[in-house]
Formats: sequence, C-alpha cells, structure tokens
Amino acid sequence: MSNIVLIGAGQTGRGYLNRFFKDEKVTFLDIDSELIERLQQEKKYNIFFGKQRETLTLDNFKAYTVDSKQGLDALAQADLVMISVGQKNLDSLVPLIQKALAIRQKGDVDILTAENGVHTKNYLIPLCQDKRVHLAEAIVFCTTLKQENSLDVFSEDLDYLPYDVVSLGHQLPYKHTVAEKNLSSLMQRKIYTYNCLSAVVTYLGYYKGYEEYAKAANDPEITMCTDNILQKLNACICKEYEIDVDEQAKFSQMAVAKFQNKAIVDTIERNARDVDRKLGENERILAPLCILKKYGKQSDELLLVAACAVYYGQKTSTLLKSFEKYFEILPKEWFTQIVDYLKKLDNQMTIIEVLSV
Ligand SMILES: NC(=O)c1ccc[n+]([C@@H]2O[C@H](COP(=O)([O-])OP(=O)(O)OC[C@H]3O[C@@H](n4cnc5c(N)ncnc54)[C@H](O)[C@@H]3O)[C@@H](O)[C@H]2O)c1
Ligand SMILES: O=P(O)(O)OC[C@@H](O)[C@@H](O)[C@H](O)[C@H](O)CO
Repeated sequence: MSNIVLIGAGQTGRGYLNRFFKDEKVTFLDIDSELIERLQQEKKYNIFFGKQRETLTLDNFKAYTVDSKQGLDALAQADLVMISVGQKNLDSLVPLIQKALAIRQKGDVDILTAENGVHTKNYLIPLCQDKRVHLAEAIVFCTTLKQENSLDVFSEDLDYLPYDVVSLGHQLPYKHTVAEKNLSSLMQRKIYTYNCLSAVVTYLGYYKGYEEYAKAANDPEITMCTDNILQKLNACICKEYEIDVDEQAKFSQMAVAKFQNKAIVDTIERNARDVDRKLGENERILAPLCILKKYGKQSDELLLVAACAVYYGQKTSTLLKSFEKYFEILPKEWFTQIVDYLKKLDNQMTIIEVLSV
C-alpha cells in the first residue's frame, strides 16, 4: 500500500482523484477547516450516484488541515502527493512541502499537479532543489460537482488520469492512470478546446441570464457560436499540434456532448470563476485567438466571448486589472472589435445583433 496525500479535498481531490487510490492509504489536506472536520467526523462519502454508474463509497482516508502537525507528518511520509487546489494557490504550498521534505526520512516522492492550466508545475519548481522530488502534471477531464450541504460529489463516469511520464521519470502503478509522453501538447489541446468551449458557453450564457450550464450549452445562439468557433479552431489546432483532423473533431465533439448533457447539473457560476485567470495569455480565450491568428484566421464569435468575459468581470467586480491590459497581445483591430462588442453588450443587444452589425 502506498501513502498518498491529496492536497485539496474539493470537487476534484475528493470527487475525482481519490477514486484512483481507493485501495491505498489516503490523507486529505485542505485549508478549509470545516471541510476537514466534516471529513474526520463522517469518515466516508459517495461519488457518482447518477443513473450512469453505481455509487462508490470512499472511506479510505484521513483528513487534516494543511498547516497541522499531522498534515506535515503525512507529507513527510508520502509516496505520492497530488495537488488540486486551483492554479492560483499552488505557489503558497512550496514552503509547506519544503518543510516536510526537510524532516523526511524516506527516499523519492512523486508530486503531481491536477489543475486546469498550462505549465502548472512551474509554480512548484523550487521543490526540485530536493533531488528526491519527481514533479509532473496530470490532466483532469472529468467534471465533478459538489452537492449542497454534503461531502458527496457528483461525477461524470470517467476514469482516466493522464500524467506526464517524461517529467515524472517513471510510470505510476495505479489503475486508470495513463502514462502520456506528450502531456504538454495534450494539456494545451484540452485547455484550448474543452475549456475554450466551456468559456463560450459560460460567458455567453452569463450574458443571456442563464444559471444552469447545460441549458446555456443547448441555447441555439450559443450553439451557433460554438459551431462556428470550432469550425475554424479545430483546423488550426490540428496544424499547431500536428493532430489528425478526425481525432480533433472527435475530441471537440466529446466536449460539446458533455457540456450539453443535462444529466450533468453544472452551473454557470462554477465555470465562470476566476475570470482574471481565464483571460490569461496561455488560457482558453486568448491562446485560441492567437492560434487562429498564427494560421491567418479570425473568429468574431471568440472575440465576442472575450467581450462577454470582460462583461462578466465588470458585473462581478472580479477583473484584477483594467480590461485593455488583458488584450495587449492581440492585433489592434481585434481589440477595437472587443471594445465595440462590449458597448453593444452594455446596450443589451442580442448575440445575433451584436455579431451581425
Ligand atoms: N471540478 C471540476 O469539474 C474540474 C474539472 C477539471 C479540472 N478542475 C481543476 O481542478 C482544480 C480544483 O478545482 P475544484 O473544482 O476541485 O475546486 P474546489 O474549490 O472544489 O476545490 C479546491 C480545494 O482546494 C482547497 N484549497 C485551496 N487553497 C488551498 C491551499 N493553499 N492548501 C490546501 N487546500 C487548499 C480549497 O479549500 C478546496 O477545498 C482547479 O485547477 C480546476 O480548474 C476541476
Ligand atoms: O476549472 P476551471 O475554473 O479552470 O474551468 C471551469 C471549467 O471549464 C472546467 O472545470 C471544466 O468543466 C473541466 O476542465 C472539464 O473539462
């Protein structure tokens, strides 16, 4: 049995990662003391409980707050640490893990991030000063959703955990973990396809007043936008990542089907969180725009998504800088178009009207 430490006992940590380690000794560490107390008291929780898959009860864990003595000891004893706390929280974990390494009396330890983001392991690079550390990234395709006032987590029926075997330096022994030789390319393709589509549904959906994600994903104006974006973007992604056309079409279709699936009761709010991060240069809106530009294409619909993301950020006061700063890497005329769209959004024009004028 391995000692597994999962940092982040949220939707992904609890509802996704733990399924791969159900026969191992798992310790959850989280900053949320109420969540930890509840995990300690209830000692188990369920995942799935949809029609698609039988409920899985997980009771294989201990749980401690991330700054506790027990947490530090668990980290010092870990064979594998998986981290899913949100990209923006990664660097805050460096001192804690370094402290655990300082008291560690064992050999090598694998540390994997399981976050949405390109090059997320870079936030943890200082850990590699300790030669026992093998640092790599894993990709989370599975949607997991917390349930009101419960430890249970709804999950898609998907057991697939690709990880960067090259950075890690060896294969993981756990079932359904998949050694990926070109993880960076797969991660980019995932963020620029799955999460790009998610941004289309989310920010256009927010503008149209939706709260339920699947309803927005089935809205005719929004599906028209996703279709038009994919038509151009898929071709450019195939060139950029040297991917077969059919493979990319299948990949994007899986994302569309998942997002339109009404059995997955996701929210616009969950998908819209951290708009400042999502407007980043390596993220789901700007990076696809830059890939389109590189291959001589342009997408009015994706520029509108950028405008809607700003609209969301302004309405929720969650932009962390003035909006023009986000778009400095785009051609001037594209930025002008975004500004023009924003004015039209402020005038409450429909998506069709905004795009047709
Ligand atoms: N939920 C999904 O469907 C899904 C799918 C794919 C990828 N992801 C990615 O997984 C990551 C986690 O997302 P999530 O949905 O599980 O979020 P979440 O908010 O449900 O869980 C994150 C957990 O991390 C904890 N945390 C935050 N900072 C911490 C710290 N410094 N130390 C310890 N714990 C800390 C929070 O208290 C929370 O319990 C994100 O990068 C997200 O993009 C999520
Ligand atoms: O988790 P975020 O905030 O990076 O993005 C929200 C959604 O796009 C994301 O969670 C997807 O649902 C997930 O990546 C599955 O494809």
